Amino acid sequence: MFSGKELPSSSSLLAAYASMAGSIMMAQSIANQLGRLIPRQIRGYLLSTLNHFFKPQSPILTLVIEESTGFARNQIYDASETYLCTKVSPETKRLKISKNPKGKNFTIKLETGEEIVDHYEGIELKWRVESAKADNNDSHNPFHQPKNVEKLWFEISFHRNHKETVLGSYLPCILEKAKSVREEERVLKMHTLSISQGHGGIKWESINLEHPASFETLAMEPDLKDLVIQDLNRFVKRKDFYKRVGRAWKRGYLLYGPPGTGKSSLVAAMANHLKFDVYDLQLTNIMRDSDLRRLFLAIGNRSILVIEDIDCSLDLPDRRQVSRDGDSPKTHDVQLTLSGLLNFIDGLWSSCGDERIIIFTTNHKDRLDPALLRPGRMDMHIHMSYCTPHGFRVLAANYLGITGYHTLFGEIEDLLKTTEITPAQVAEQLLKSEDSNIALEEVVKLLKRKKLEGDELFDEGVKMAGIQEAKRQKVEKKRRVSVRINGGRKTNKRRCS
Ligand SMILES: Nc1ncnc2c1ncn2[C@@H]1O[C@H](COP(=O)(O)OP(=O)(O)OP(=O)(O)O)[C@@H](O)[C@H]1O
Ligand SMILES: [Mg+2]
Repeated sequence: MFSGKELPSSSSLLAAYASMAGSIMMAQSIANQLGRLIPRQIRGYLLSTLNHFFKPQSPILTLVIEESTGFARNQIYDASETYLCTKVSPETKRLKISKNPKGKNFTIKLETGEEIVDHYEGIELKWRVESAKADNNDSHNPFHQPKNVEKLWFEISFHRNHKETVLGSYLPCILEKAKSVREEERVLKMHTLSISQGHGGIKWESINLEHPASFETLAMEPDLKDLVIQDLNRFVKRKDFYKRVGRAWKRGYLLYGPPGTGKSSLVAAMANHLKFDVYDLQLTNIMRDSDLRRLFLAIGNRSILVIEDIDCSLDLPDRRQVSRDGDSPKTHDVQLTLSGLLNFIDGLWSSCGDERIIIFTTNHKDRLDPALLRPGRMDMHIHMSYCTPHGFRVLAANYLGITGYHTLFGEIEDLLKTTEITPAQVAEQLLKSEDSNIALEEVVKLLKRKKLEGDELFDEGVKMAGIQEAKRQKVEKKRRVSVRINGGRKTNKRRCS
């Protein structure tokens, strides 16, 4: 319709537009009339708009992803940056490398001009990194940014037929992938309580959590270990499920067992597995429900709240400070109640956040308040027990690198079947030498000593039980004699009467 590179006039474009509606004559006349009536600027605008419609279309569509959208960062830009790091190819010529002092890995970024070809569901997508010095001389610049700021953006080009797939599933997939990469690289935090006088009292303080415990290094029965891992994996996947059934997205675990059986190590392994921060709540430092409420509300999502040694720290009713005012005893506001704690755990707090795990640990499950053990309160009770032959194999692999068999294994495993020894005690022996023969000999020695002590204790117990029984029998004999004597008297009395 338009010849050569000559720009069509507004009237001819309007004519073309009207001709599509069916009447060239009419269009011509409308165009001529409008050409006279419409001011120049509006004609220019109409011209460029119509020009756009009549230009032959390129089959390639390019999406431009700018670094920021005004004040806010562009989420898809940040996600693309992270995603592209995983797509660096041997053809890539220039990369920017950096490292955060607290980060674990290098951060890799593509340099301006670099191109990456990605494939998604059979679609070829060409990524390109672009940059330009922003021209901020513009008096209309609302942000008053400094001059010569470098503007960065990504361009993704692909066949326009795939627009729906790219917008509907490729870009969301990039957001997801970037989230998981960031989670992977995230440095976990351990939050503990710090008491600052005069500054609102007690608050959370964090340090990096660098506990190396993992499920692989934990000495635990394999079935129980698998059960815990599956439970955690199921929990983090079930956001929609929890919403559907109207439950807060939280899960409670009670870890119980003797000291040194790995309860704290299991908490660290769970945190490392899920990449969740840990909040270590020492209840002994908290006096009021109001403090507890404030601290609970400051806990982030995707976190593990740990209350260690709950049997020792939860002697709650004793926290009431009772003073005498004249003759009438008064209870101060200084109190933390069990119901307060349970209300937060079960109640509204748990629905204020997402993906929360609560773990109680105790050496004495039998001493816990039944309210804490009520069904549904702690979802899973995990018993951390003395070292088993399987647990010992895990420790031997961790500490000595023995993955196969060792001649001392048979003796150690036989002794373990009849001796109570914690994984912590075994680990202590294994640390004594780098020479596996010496280290394992140490384990044997300790086990034999423990067994002997156990046997002696058992004998002592039997002896004590024997003495007790002898005493009991003696008392019983006396009682029978006395009953006989008394009975005799009674009989006599009765006879007399
Ligand atoms: N099951 C285990 N697997 C691997 N290592 C363990 C295990 N149990 C204990 N250990 C080792 O012993 C050390 C102490 O264990 P941990 O602190 O986890 O025990 P705990 O059950 O929390 O004890 P406590 O009841 O005294 O708090 C750990 O640092 C770890 O090296
Ligand atoms: Mg512990």
